[in-house]
Amino acid sequence: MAALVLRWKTFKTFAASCFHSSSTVAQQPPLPHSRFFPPLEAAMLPDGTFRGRVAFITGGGTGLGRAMTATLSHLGAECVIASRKLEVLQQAADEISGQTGNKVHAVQLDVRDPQAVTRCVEHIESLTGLPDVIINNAAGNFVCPSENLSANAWKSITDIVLNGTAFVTLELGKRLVRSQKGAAFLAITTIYAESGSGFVVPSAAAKAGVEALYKSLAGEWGHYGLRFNIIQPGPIRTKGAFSRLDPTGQFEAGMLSRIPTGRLGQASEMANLASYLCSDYASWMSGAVIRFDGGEYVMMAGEFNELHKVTADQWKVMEKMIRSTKGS
Ligand SMILES: CCC/C=C/C=C/C(=O)SCCNC(=O)CCNC(=O)[C@H](O)C(C)(C)COP(=O)(O)OP(=O)(O)OC[C@H]1O[C@@H](n2cnc3c(N)ncnc32)[C@H](O)[C@@H]1OP(=O)(O)O
Ligand SMILES: NC(=O)C1=CN([C@@H]2O[C@H](COP(=O)(O)OP(=O)(O)OC[C@H]3O[C@@H](n4cnc5c(N)ncnc54)[C@H](OP(=O)(O)O)[C@@H]3O)[C@@H](O)[C@H]2O)C=CC1
Repeated sequence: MAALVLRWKTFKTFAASCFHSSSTVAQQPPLPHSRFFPPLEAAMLPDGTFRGRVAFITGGGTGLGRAMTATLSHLGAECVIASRKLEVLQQAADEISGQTGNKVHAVQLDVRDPQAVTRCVEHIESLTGLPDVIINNAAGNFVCPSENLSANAWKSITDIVLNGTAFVTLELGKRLVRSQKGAAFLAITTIYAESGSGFVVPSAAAKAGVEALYKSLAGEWGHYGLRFNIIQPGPIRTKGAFSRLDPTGQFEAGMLSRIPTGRLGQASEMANLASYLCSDYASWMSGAVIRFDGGEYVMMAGEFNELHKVTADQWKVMEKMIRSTKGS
């Protein structure tokens, strides 16, 4: 009976948390040792680094895409942002351009539709000319047991992430090659593109495909003046990601405990790394895969990392046991 009551209470707590929108779910405070790793929010590259350059960012109206657009615009780029929701894009474009004084264009685009990608690229060419920087950031994702995935759910995620990135990259890449113009491409994947992960299987498969695409093109198209790099972010709080990956907020504490730097990443930190990779300061970088996760990946991978939970007294006992072992 007591077990039944406990299960009911646990379910009630879980269910109550489910009715909060992502913005009202309590955020976990960073761990105390994160004081050693304060995020520096300001743009790190010199003013004007992207003056005279055009940057195209998919999914540039929200979350990490918006932060990258804001930093590139601050550094002098003329930006074009594209995604499905024109109103959201236009508001972001107006706000960023109002702050930086540089043009930000909003273009409606569903990256899953190759004809729409062609039309969008034609539009960009007439608006700004071919871009110098292309960031494939648009994505779709949700946590779901794989046995509950429909064919359309699989298609929806893989079409946005893998096919969308391929359509944008090929359409712009072919035109850049024909025009003999160099450019820096960047794809945003995730740490589990490498390891795989249950419960986000279409995203893991598609992001791994994006990495193979970018590494392959880094080799094939380098001599045309095109560079291809990849950032694999760990958890960075955005509404788009956290509302679909941790809708109740119950997994955030676990994430924090796995991150050696004791805090989530900040969108502005990502934006600094992205702008470095797309700038001439990184002109010798191509085919690189940069993990940007506060150390979470290696913490999860290391067989014995759980031992950080062992107390000093427990260590004394364990050491005694180990030292007293003789022979094999
Ligand atoms: C923490 C560290 C690692 C983090 C990694 C993060 C990676 C990320 O990518 S975070 C980015 C998250 N942002 C987004 O996902 C933004 C865009 N997302 C969306 O627009 C939607 O979530 C969606 C991807 C579903 C696409 O929307 P669309 O309107 O095109 O699709 P729907 O018609 O709604 O759905 C298509 C099929 O998917 C099924 N489906 C949708 N949600 C779920 C769900 N939660 N569980 C199971 N299935 C789902 C839906 O039922 C449709 O299938 P069917 O019913 O068979 O037609
Ligand atoms: N935040 C995090 O912790 C992590 C994020 N990432 C990656 O970072 C990137 C940004 O994610 P984040 O900012 O968190 O989440 P968001 O949900 O804010 O960003 C996703 C963007 O993709 C756009 N998008 C989705 N579907 C399409 C489509 N069919 N065509 C065009 N645009 C589309 C959305 O705009 P719209 O709805 O208007 O189409 C939105 O702007 C993604 O690649 C994600 O996988 C990786 C690891 C961790």
